[in-house]
Amino acid sequence: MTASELRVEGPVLLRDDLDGIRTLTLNRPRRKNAIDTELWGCLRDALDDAGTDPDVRAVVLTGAAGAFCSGADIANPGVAHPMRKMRVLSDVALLLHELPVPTVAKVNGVAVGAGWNLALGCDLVVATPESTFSQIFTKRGLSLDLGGSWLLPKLVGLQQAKRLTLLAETIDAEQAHAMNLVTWVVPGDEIDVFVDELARRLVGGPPVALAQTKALLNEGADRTLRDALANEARAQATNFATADAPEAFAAFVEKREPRFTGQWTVGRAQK
Ligand SMILES: CCCCCCCCCCCCC[C@H](O)CC(=O)SCCNC(=O)CCNC(=O)[C@H](O)C(C)(C)COP(=O)(O)OP(=O)(O)OC[C@H]1O[C@@H](n2cnc3c(N)ncnc32)[C@H](O)[C@@H]1OP(=O)(O)O
Repeated sequence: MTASELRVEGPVLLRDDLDGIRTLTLNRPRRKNAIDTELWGCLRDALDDAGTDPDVRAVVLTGAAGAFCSGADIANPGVAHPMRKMRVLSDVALLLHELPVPTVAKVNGVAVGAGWNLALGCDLVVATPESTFSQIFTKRGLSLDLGGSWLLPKLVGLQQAKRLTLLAETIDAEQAHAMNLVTWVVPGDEIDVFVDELARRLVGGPPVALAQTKALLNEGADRTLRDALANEARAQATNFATADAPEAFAAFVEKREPRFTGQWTVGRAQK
């Protein structure tokens, strides 16, 4: 694992790389990290890059200065070419959902509108108790987007999804945790260490098997059992084409920790 300590000071998106963990920080603190046209583009490009960089084994998404993200920048909505902009949102939602590495949203404050759905698009969500969440769209004359209409009903059920969106209620982290919309609630002075340790556990796992697991679960809910079983069989065959499964079995017998590399053993180029 390379310990690259690269920090890219972007105008609206900061990138830190350390030991296979890529942290992307939405960096418009004076606007509660609202996403303007420039940041939508930066986020899309950063997610695309993270998905193709073999050194990236986990992605952490967070916001600067005590906010996660307040959704689209409605002070400068850039209403021109709405469908072109909506295509960028779709790119961001799909890239995040289909990223072949685990993703963690570190919610350190407000997460509303597209900002909340950005967090929900991550595999795991860690939030401070002070974080607040709202599907605020209808308060702005809009309906939900960034994949929220697909994600929310899966996470909380159709009726609760309608409650959150039709009423645009604000809930806190504990309420979101009770609704399976936050994975862990962690005190603000502990969340950085918690997320770092979580990301290191994910980075230490078998990269191909983690990618297969993520894809199986993302697709599984919409598949018949028969199709899901076929997908699982294909995934296991892929996992057995790497050195990781034999290494894990040998480590168990030898009573030691496995060392996962994701290296292919039967003629397939790694990602
Ligand atoms: C919305 C675009 C319409 C155009 C449609 C056609 C184009 C289509 C392509 C784009 C589509 C994007 C779709 C997107 O998914 C839509 C959404 O995300 S809708 C939700 C938009 N977001 C909001 O409505 C949230 C607005 N903000 C708030 O409600 C509150 O700020 C807060 C987040 C609850 C936090 O409250 P406070 O803690 O009290 O903080 P302040 O309110 O004082 O904010 C501090 C400072 O930041 C500014 N600010 C906050 N949020 C935004 C924001 N989203 N956009 C712009 N600016 C924001 C706020 O104005 C304050 O600034 P100051 O007054 O200090 O100058």
